[in-house]
Amino acid sequence: MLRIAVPNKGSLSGPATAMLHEAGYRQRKESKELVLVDSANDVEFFYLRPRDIAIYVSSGKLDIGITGRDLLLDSGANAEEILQLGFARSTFRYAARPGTATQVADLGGMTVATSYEGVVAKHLADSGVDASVVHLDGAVETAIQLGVAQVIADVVETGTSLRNAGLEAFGEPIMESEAVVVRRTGADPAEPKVQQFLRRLQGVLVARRYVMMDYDIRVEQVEKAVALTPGLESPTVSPLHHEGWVAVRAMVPTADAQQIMDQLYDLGARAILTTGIHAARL
Ligand SMILES: Nc1ncnc2c1ncn2[C@@H]1O[C@H](COP(=O)(O)OP(=O)(O)OP(=O)(O)O)[C@@H](O)[C@H]1O
Ligand SMILES: O=P(O)(O)OC[C@H]1O[C@H](OP(=O)(O)OP(=O)(O)O)[C@H](O)[C@@H]1O
Ligand SMILES: [Mg+2]
Repeated sequence: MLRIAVPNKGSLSGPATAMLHEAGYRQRKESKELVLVDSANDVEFFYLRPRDIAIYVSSGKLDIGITGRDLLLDSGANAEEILQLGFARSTFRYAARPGTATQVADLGGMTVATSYEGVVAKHLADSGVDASVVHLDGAVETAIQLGVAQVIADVVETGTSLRNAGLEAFGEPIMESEAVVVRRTGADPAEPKVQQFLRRLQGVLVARRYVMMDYDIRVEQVEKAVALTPGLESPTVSPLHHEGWVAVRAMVPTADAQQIMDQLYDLGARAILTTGIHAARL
């Protein structure tokens, strides 16, 4: 049975559970459930703190986990990301009151508050900067107002938390993060159960990122139309009963669908339809 770690709290928890549910796995109904067996799919889910997940996976007690890239790196665990999941996207940055610093090189002798001590200590050391790091569990933006540090290093998404605290990000971002699937470094990548799990999640990503597009077009214009909708491999082109016309079917990125429909219409395509993809295996 495949043993999988799922975040039980925070920004990762809801989207991770939703993605697993979309991939056809049973998920817990209430947040007090810590372990759930999905016997139909031969999988056992462990709901754990996001910060601990890479550690469980690196120990080999669990086969696979979903966590954030920033948390994986901060843990220093012997685990690697094997699939990017596209949610909980964030940037990890230094921030301070305006005028404090413009780059990491300015931080010598200062104190940096963060929940990601591993990442920050390494970044300072790699940058050759001698600064102190103080670990706080959360709400680190307030550490400056309360005089615990001059600088923070934290997750930034919209920047609202920084603005509300009167802080500004500075310097190059330390890293970009998103939710990832992690596995113990060196574990067999061809393990069939793991491959099947990854294919299911990839299927959800495809279903979310693409729509199916159908349209009718005159034969003379089909090459131009197909250039707009090349599909993943190649679009399906079928003859219509009405001579001189063909029907085309191709997957297109959801984000571009409306623009492509306009361009197809201008080429003379008609009956242009998009439909959602419910699930996929590529
Ligand atoms: N506001 C946010 N937007 C996008 N991603 C975020 C945000 N806050 C945290 N993350 C990401 O979510 C992951 C989990 O972080 P964390 O466990 O701290 O979640 P949280 O939402 O901050 O919950 P908690 O209430 O436990 O602090 C990290 O990879 C982090 O980069
Ligand atoms: O740029 P923003 O959109 O404002 O998002 C970033 C904020 O979100 C997270 O905080 P969270 O709410 O998880 O609280 P925490 O600091 O206690 O973890 C993160 O630690 C930042 O504070
Ligand atoms: Mg947080």
